[in-house]
Amino acid sequence: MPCLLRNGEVIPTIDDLDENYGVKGSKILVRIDINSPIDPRTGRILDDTRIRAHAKTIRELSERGAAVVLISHQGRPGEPDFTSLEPHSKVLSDRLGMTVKFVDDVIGPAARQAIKELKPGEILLLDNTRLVSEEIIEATPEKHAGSIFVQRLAPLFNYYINDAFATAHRSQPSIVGFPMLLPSAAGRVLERELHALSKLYKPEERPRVFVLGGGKVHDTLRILEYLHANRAADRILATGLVAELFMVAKGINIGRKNIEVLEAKGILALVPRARRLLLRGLPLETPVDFVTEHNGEVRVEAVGTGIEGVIRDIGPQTISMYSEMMKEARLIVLRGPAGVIEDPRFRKGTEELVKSAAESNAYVIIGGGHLNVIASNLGLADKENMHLSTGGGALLLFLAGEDLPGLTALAKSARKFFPQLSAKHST
Ligand SMILES: Nc1ncnc2c1ncn2[C@@H]1O[C@H](COP(=O)(O)OP(=O)(O)O)[C@@H](O)[C@H]1O
Ligand SMILES: O=C(OP(=O)(O)O)[C@H](O)COP(=O)(O)O
Repeated sequence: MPCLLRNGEVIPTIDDLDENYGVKGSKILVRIDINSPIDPRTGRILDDTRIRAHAKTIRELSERGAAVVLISHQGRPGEPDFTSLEPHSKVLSDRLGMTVKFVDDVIGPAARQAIKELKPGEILLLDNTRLVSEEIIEATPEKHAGSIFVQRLAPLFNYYINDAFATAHRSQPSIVGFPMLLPSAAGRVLERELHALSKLYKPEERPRVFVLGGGKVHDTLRILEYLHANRAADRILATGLVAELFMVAKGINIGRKNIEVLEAKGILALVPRARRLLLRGLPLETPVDFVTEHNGEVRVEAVGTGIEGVIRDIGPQTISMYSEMMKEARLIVLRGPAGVIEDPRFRKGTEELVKSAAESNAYVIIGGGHLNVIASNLGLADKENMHLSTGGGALLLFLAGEDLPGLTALAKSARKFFPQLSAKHST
């Protein structure tokens, strides 16, 4: 059964691909998202959730007799978590119980040779896709189909599978270019996400409360603009650096040290956009107290005359206020931690908000790498009213009603390579 998008378009699954084209003996390029939190000091992978999530797709393709070549990004160039995928290949081998070969190349001769030599059933991971400069350019599928990245690799494959739901909001070559040239399908992670979201996400379920935090403030602001334009959120509870931005936009004094943090991260430049959203009536709440760090000392500071320490987490009053506000929701979406959860002293705010959401009567969708770890550690992974999504930004844009380029490209590919399937479901 293929995946159906909101607009009635069809995305084939692995079963459709096998039925129509035959997977045995083929060579398949699989785009996964194993972008994981990395300890900047040691380079160690701190959480393997995304790596484990893709195991099913990879094992299944290998067992069906395909030679499986995996591609993924890790971090963004210039950031401390922009690393090679070699450690990921070891973790993946371990979680799969199968050998995953690795080559420290993406489109060069070493990668192409390794791909050519790969035998049915074998698995190969290429290096970080963002080592190729074209990969950070956003362009149309047609343009990316002509990129050097896609032109070098596509002729070596029979099929393309996209299993990277968490990167489906990026219009980058590894996401949108290959489906234009190869018969393509959704992997099991993408299939599960689309299935769960279509079941869980009923537009009439209101009020909808979005709890948004974390560090990707540029992305979150863009998402808030979509959420607001599409009237997709009834209440937004801001935490993390997102909250700090909006507090500045509201004219609240967050203290010199925190302003410096925002400045260093290029977040202050976003204040006018945040202010515009507030003026247009964005229903966004900000914290009333914080846990801060001041000269090595941890304390709770109320918002008011100015905050002395560096903000690390939301405070107890904010936890109660936000938890109360979640009680009336029919759908709660959480994305991005409320504080610097890498340090256990600043994990409470995030944990308490996740717990309050889980105890509510709402459907709860948890997105993004960091919150997935928290929810899993709290034993909430299999809770009935909860969906743990591998996506963060992709999930929110999907929920805001936006078309995700990765999904659009797969649907477009289906019209070309699976015309019967598309025709059957459009009638
Ligand atoms: N107040 C804060 N100050 C600095 N960093 C923060 C703050 N709150 C959250 N963060 C950071 O945000 C990061 C996670 O953000 P993000 O990547 O957007 O989340 P996700 O991976 O879940 O989508 C974490 O590394 C965390 O330390
Ligand atoms: O971690 C990701 O997104 P997320 O933080 O929104 O969950 C994806 O791997 C996408 O990465 P990107 O936001 O650097 O394109």
